[in-house]
This record gives sequence, C-alpha cells and structure tokens, in this order.
Amino acid sequence: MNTHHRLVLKDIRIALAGSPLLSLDAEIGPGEVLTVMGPSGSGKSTLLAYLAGFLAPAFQASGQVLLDEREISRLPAERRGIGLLFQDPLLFPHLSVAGNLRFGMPRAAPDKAGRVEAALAQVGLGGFGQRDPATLSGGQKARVALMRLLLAEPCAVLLDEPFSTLDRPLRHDTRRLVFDRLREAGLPSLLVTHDREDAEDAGGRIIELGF
Ligand SMILES: Nc1ncnc2c1ncn2[C@@H]1O[C@H](COP(=O)(O)OP(=O)(O)OP(=O)(O)O)[C@@H](O)[C@H]1O
Repeated sequence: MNTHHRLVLKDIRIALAGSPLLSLDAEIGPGEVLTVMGPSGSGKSTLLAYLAGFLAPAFQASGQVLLDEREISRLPAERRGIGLLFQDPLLFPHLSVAGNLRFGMPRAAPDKAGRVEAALAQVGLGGFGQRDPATLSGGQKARVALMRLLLAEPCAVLLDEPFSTLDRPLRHDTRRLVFDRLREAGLPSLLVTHDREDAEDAGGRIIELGF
C-alpha cells in the first residue's frame, strides 16, 4: 500500500468577513507529517475545511492546493483524494466493523474481505470484523477509523485533533500507530493540534499559525 504523493500549499490565504485569518505556504512530501499549531480560533479547522473542500461560505480563500501537481482546490470534496481523521472516529453505527472498513474501498479493489481482515490484524483487531462499532473502546474505534481511511486509498491525509479524547498512555500508543502507518503508506499528512506532545511525536515540521 506504499504510495508517493506530495501535497503543496502555495500562498494559501483565508479571510473572514474581509479580515485576514491565516496564511500558509508549505510542502508535504511522501510519508511526511506537517503539524499546524495555533490557539483556539486561529483557523486550524478552517484550514482543513478549505483543503478538504467544505469551507463555509463566510470565508474567502485564495492560493493553490496541489496534490501530485494537480490543482485540487476547485474540485468537489469527494474527488480530491483526501482522507480525514477527526477527534470523533465517526464510525457508521449501522455497519459492522468490517462494513465500516469496506465502505470507502475503491469499487475495483481485489479481495476486499481479505484486505479488511489483514487491516484489522495489523492494528491488533483480528477477528473484530463482525462487531458492532458501539461495542468498541475509544482506542479500538480510533484504529478502525485509521484503517477505514487507509483502505480508501487516499493521496493525502488531514488530521484534526484525532487523539484529544484518548487518555494517556492510550493516546501515546494510538498516536504512534497512526503516524507509523501513515509514514509506511507514504502519505503526506497535515495534523492540526493544540497539543505540543502530539506535535512533537508527529516527527515532522511544526508551523504556528498567525499573521
Ligand atoms: N461557519 C463559520 N462562519 C463564520 N465564522 C466561523 C465559522 N466557523 C468558524 N468561524 C470563525 O473562524 C475562526 C477560526 O475558527 P476555527 O474553528 O478554524 O479555529 P481553530 O483554530 O480550529 O479553533 P479550535 O482550536 O478552538 O478548534 C473563529 O473566529 C471562528 O469563530
């Protein structure tokens, strides 16, 4: 599942009601994690919403978002090839764990059942496929959300405080597993967080938002 994607953010500027909110220039190579930090209200979630394709109409944005040299900022969200990991794992409650993992897989993906089982085994959840997601712990849900994201074969990943509801040391272990898997998959990732430890553990560059 190793890929070599690159996400380039060129002179991104976002304003709210005519006032500048944030500006950013960055390049994220295969397997790299860029962390964006900033106080509450500095625009971290807004930046991710812009990159993912669901910026609220109250904002004005300019700049270029290049994924593998293709400008994606005018494409609809579902055609951008971006995977998202939020604070809430947002598992579909009406699907089993395996159903959640199969959900975003490319239609033509071979041996879906085998890949789902292998993905679960990779994160210590072998045999959990038929479980109802409501019966999982917070850390288990986070691991299912990660593998659902990877099986969808994104070209880049955005993470919005994905560890903030987990207690330490579970937080530490989950964070390690997520960053290791993203690195192994060769995906460029952008993490936004308040947490200095999350940022340092991500192992990449850290940018502080602010004009
Ligand atoms: N839909 C919206 N319409 C108008 N203003 C908004 C909207 N969403 C957010 N804002 C404002 O935009 C600014 C940036 O908000 P954003 O949620 O991006 O900050 P953040 O850095 O992610 O904060 P936090 O760390 O608290 O999640 C804030 O001033 C917020 O009030």
